[in-house]
Amino acid sequence: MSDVLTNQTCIPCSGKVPPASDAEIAELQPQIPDWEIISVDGVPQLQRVYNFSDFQTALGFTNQVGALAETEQHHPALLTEWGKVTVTWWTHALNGLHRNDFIMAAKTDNISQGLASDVATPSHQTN
Ligand SMILES: C[C@H](O)[C@H](O)[C@H]1CNC2=NC(N)=NC(=O)C2=N1
Repeated sequence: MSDVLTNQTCIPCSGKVPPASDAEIAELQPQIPDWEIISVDGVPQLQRVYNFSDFQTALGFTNQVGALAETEQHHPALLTEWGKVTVTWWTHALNGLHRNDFIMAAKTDNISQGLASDVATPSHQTN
């Protein structure tokens, strides 16, 4: 399905691009059901906490999300702790949410499920 969020790529955003409308958010949010919309200083943001068994695994996930961000040129806030990573997406240029944030949230979910195809495979991995 071509309109699945994980098949889409981020578009470059500037202050001239409108934020996601309420109707667009209502369409996109059900596609990332584990994400909350929070408000930080009046700026809506998508946030999810991922749990891991230790710090090293949490850090590995953080690095994969960072690599995705560089590929897409859309960047999250990442808080890495022992056994958990808090990922927050919003569009700085808009002080709000854009479809890009929903695409990145869906791709972050894929990484957590080992499904990411556009993130470099560590060279020591043989399968
Ligand atoms: C030029 C470059 O694409 C922009 O500065 C990008 C970089 N990454 C970004 N990431 C996020 N989350 N929001 C932005 O507005 C943003 N802008």
